[in-house]
Amino acid sequence: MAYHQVTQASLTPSRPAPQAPQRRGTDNAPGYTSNASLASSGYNSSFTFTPSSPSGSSYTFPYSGIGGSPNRGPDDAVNSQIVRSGAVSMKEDGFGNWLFQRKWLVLKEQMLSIHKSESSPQQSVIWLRDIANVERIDMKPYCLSLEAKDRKYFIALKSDEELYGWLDDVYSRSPLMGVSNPTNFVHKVHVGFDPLSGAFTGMPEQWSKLLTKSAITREDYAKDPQAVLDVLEFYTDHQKRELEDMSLGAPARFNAGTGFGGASKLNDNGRPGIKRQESSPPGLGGDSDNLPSAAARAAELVNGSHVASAISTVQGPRGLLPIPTLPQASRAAPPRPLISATRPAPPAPGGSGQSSKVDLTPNAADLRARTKAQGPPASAIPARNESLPPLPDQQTRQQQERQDQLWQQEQSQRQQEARTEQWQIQQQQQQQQEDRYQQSQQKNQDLPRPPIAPSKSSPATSAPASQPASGAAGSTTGPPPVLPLQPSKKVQIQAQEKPVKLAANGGVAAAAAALEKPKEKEKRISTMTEVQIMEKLRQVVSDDDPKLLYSKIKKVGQGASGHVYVAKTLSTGKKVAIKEMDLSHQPRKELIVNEILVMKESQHPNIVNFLESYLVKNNELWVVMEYMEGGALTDIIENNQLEEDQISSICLETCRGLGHLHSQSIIHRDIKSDNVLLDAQGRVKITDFGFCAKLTDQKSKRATMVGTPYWMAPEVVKQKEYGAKVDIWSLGIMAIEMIENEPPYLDEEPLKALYLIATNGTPTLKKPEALSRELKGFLAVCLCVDVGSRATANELLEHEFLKKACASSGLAPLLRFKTKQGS
Ligand SMILES: Nc1ncnc2c1ncn2[C@@H]1O[C@H](COP(=O)(O)OP(=O)(O)OP(=O)(O)O)[C@@H](O)[C@H]1O
Repeated sequence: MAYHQVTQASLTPSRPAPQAPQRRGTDNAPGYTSNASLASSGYNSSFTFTPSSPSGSSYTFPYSGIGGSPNRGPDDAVNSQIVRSGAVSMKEDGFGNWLFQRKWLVLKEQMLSIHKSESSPQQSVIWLRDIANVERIDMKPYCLSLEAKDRKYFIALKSDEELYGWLDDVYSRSPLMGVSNPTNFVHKVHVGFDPLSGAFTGMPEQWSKLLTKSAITREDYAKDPQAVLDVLEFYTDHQKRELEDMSLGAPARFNAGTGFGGASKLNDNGRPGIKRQESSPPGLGGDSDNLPSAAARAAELVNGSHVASAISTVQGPRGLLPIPTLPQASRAAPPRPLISATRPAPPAPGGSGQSSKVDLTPNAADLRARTKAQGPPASAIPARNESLPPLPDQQTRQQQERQDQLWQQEQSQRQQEARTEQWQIQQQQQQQQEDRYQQSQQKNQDLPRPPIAPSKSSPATSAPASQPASGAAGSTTGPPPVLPLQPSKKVQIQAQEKPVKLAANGGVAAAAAALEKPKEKEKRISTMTEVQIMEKLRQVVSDDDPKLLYSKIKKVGQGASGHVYVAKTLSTGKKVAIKEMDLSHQPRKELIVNEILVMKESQHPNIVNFLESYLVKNNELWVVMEYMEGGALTDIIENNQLEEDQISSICLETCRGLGHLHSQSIIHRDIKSDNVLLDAQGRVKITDFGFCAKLTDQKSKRATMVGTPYWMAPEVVKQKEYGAKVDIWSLGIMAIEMIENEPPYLDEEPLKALYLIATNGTPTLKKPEALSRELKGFLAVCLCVDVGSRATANELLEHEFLKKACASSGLAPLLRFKTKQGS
């Protein structure tokens, strides 16, 4: 059986090619038929390969447009043959070269000649042997940059097809290019699964590597091969997006740079933060198909080892999934997720005794149509694939892989060192700023000194203990730096719960068929310019000077996009929270604008309400909100064992907030304990609208992967279209956090965790016997894989479990730990 998968810019190897690649539509490897499909949009230099037999033995992945020039004759002969020619707009990099000029470009086997027009003689020549790089950039919609010796050219074309035609043709004839550079390709591959050998066929190399290193077993492959492919695609996409975000924060090569910014995403308690990105929201300009050059650079990184090194040090499991840098079996101690390392593990309410994984047993009324049988408990899944003898077709690959690994480790280490250095510089700068702020605060106001943000000045201590090892062979050498993460915000406006018809979960054929349909992926890069976004922002913010209206008291939080302070409103004395963001460090300002818009529009007792926003000195954004003294639910969970009536109350209040958002057609998409705050009276409110999506009649479902993996609904992990009920699933996971202290699968190796979310269905509880029937029933209707059967927020509000809710005053005791901590 063959599965159609598309992966972006992820299949180009970052090492010398083991074999000459094949050109489109020619020289097909035995066993493959090339459909040579050039997709019409995006980064599509695409290929469709279909294994002609289910045999897993002929693993050859033909790289599109890479290396391997066609036969060349003597120079004169080859240079008389025109490979490609056409009108382009072109300019040379450098001072004074402002304008693109119309040129006629002629590509021959060894040279590119530039003419004023089709009929004019050549003006100059670029020898292909001198070309060090050719890549797509975002200077113009269809633009290439071409680096030759000490010159750089920019070539603007009319369409993707033209662009990739030139890119491929130049690339494949430029001997300096090797095989490691091309980016922005989409390769469509048909991956097959051979039930006899139990192996995938035609799998991209990067995926093979990830899979080999993951804890997903051969039994897992056999049980649900499509789910394995889904999570691999999800995982690599996810990592790629993260890298794009990182790159967007880096100085852009051709545009006004945004600076390498963004606060390191460590929360104040030292937890790694959590962010991911999103698509360009409506109302803020259209999307573009063009990833910026920074994204292209990021895509270059998405090649096995680079990612392994870069990402594994980014965040712990409460954030994005770390790439498994090492086979788990070879780790002395598997990278323990930070949250489970930092949280004590109190017993389940009223429960004691042995932990046992038992399926939730909802009552029949609750479980209206649970359609999918449960997968086996994680513990029942056999040992990982590395312990199995290699299949014959894998043996030669494994040899090659060992060599690759050495090369990759070297690369990873180099990259790691560069990032560590960059990170340290950034941290020092931040610390200096912080110190300056504190000094001035102390001098100018007779206010308590704000606490120094813990762990910011020391990467060694700030990096979570649970972060996976990095460096050579995954050894824990040196401080794993926390990469500067970008706020990756997202908002889209409007919606209504519309149940989404999904391919039957676990039905390989149905899922494969679904994959055959081109999925509408949300596009991410806004075409709005920096100037347009700032204009939009100015329309949204108040003109007043916030420094005359508020007086900051102390810092109470640290997010990816900035610091959060508690401040006093000078006119009323009322406390507010102010989130202060340095816009020069925000690569996706449009997403922040949208967060503000959604917050403004969504006032509700269970939403952390927006009060005002201000632009200070043109690059500092202050967002003033209600102050929630109790802080995040995560901290409350860490410091208390919640009773069922308290869990009920928190779920009830969150559900009311969700009901309000959903009634406005807004999906929150990142519900978890970190994004639920309590005030001193025990009132519960949802915050962080960075990833909200507003559904419209035209777009009643979303497909973008958004959220934090462990809280994500299966349909998100499986990259299906989804609606507001993803928030209900996440609410169920948050309820499990309140019961068990952490979300399911937090201890699992990341890819395996995704696989389990995709295939296990409703997660199992550690001590179901300790929970009431009502609570289990509640979980069952939240954590229903079948979206149609999953409850809506309004249905949940009627659930018997929520009738057990204590009053908000009953939650106030949960905040006592804060007094003890002196906060
Ligand atoms: N309104 C508020 N009242 C009190 N504390 C708050 C408030 N908003 C945020 N905080 C505190 O500040 C921390 C960081 O909040 P922030 O919203 O910046 O975090 P984030 O969502 O993780 O990051 P970002 O939104 O920048 O991606 C929170 O964990 C919380 O402890």
